[in-house]
Amino acid sequence: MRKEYLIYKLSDEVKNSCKIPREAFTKYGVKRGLRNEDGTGVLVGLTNIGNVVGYERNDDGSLRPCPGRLYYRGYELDDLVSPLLKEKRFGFEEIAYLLLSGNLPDEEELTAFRELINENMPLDHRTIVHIIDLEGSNIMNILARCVLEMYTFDPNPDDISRDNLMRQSIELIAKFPTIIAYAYNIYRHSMQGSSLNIRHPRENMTIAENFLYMLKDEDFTELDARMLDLLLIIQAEHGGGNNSTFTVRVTSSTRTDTYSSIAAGIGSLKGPLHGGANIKAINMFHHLKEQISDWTNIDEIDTYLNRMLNKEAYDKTGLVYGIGHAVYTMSDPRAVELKKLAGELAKEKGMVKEYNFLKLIEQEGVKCVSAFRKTTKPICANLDFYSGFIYEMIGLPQEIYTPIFAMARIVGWTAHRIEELNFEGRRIIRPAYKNILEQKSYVPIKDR
Ligand SMILES: CC(=O)SCCNC(=O)CCNC(=O)[C@H](O)C(C)(C)COP(=O)(O)OP(=O)(O)OC[C@H]1O[C@@H](n2cnc3c(N)ncnc32)[C@H](O)[C@@H]1OP(=O)(O)O
Ligand SMILES: O=C([O-])CC(=O)C(=O)O
Repeated sequence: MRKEYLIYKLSDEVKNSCKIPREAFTKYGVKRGLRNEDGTGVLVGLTNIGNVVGYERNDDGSLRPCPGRLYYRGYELDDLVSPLLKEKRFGFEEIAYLLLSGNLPDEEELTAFRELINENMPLDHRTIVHIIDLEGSNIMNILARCVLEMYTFDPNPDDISRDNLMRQSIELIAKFPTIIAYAYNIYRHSMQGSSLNIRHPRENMTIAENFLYMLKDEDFTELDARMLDLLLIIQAEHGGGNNSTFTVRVTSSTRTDTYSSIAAGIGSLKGPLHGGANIKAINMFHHLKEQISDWTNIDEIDTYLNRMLNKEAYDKTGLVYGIGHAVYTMSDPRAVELKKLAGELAKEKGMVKEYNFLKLIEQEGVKCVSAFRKTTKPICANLDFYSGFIYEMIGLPQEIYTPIFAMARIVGWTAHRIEELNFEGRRIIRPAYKNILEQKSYVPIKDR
């Protein structure tokens, strides 16, 4: 039998063996996607880290949509971001300290923490050589491979004591920007023939500045760096239930090593329904810019969005990227923040026409997806809707949009890993699947 035919045949058989009737989920009371009937997530854990609020409950238990709110260790996101914006200050390290420890640092603690991060930014020489050797154009994939390799260079990789977990967490937070910047520059060198620059991180720079410096030398402004810093803060944490953090918690609950668990989280975030949506959303925007002749014509926009929902246009998946969320209903507070930032930056960068078009896509996207789904539950733009547009305005290449999300979310992942391994009464996470296939009698190979 030819190999291609065998693969086709196996795949064809799977068409049947994968069939699980939709009604069976209701019949057996199975929470599809770990969701309750009303779409809310099944409660599977308790946390002291992030709090994602997308709805409130009425006395009768029904849902009441509300504007989205996000809290980091008890502090509302906007209360953390507003002073930084006002004071034109960098804050990602401060937020990382808060998320890891539970407390905002004082000045002395923050200075020491920044120094510790800076000390840990350079990569082991063997990792640099390894990135040069790694083939591939997907930086998330390269990031995951580098993380797995860090296990080899760690003198104590499997120790899950709290001190060791904290050391590993800080090293990962510090090294992600370096790995991503080097991996992209090497990719650009091999794919686009540009000169290869491996710039050593500088001691007196913040994570955002150092990342831009390693990526683009001096070719960035202070405003670009502060925008990136804010994006890192906004993407750093989102509770225990988002797919990548839950992946980190599930793997951590087996007491496996930090690198295995974080590599799994990277794999989850890469998916186009999760962090990978930021690349899909910016590509969708470029596609719409080309396909729609009048950027102010609502009918033309709606017609095209409906073609997308009918799987006739863009990537033919039926999705409008950057729209919808598992928890948020009326608004995603991060998208609200990013929309404001994007508007201000668009004025600076001469991109107001594009920004106005993007806002219209958001407005019509929400309307068209809601109508298509035929539900009354409000739907909103999510974090990934505006992030790519901001990255583009600060001159960042598309290939690193999801890796930058990982560079931010590594903070949340490590904080959750530490929590998962340190609460009293912790247990391996092990839900159940009901098997709905009838038992079969074995047939010897000669009789099949
Ligand atoms: C950082 C982040 O991860 S934010 C999310 C980034 N992802 C995206 O932007 C991708 C586009 N959005 C989506 O696919 C979804 O809204 C998700 C994955 C974010 C949330 O999914 P769910 O929690 O299942 O959404 P919800 O319960 O509100 O809606 C369910 C139905 O609406 C559809 N729907 C939801 N959002 C969209 C959308 N943007 N475009 C088209 N259909 C959509 C779902 O496919 C699903 O349809 P089905 O019942 O026929 O399978
Ligand atoms: O919470 C989610 O499902 C996805 C999300 O927005 C995030 O991880 O930031």
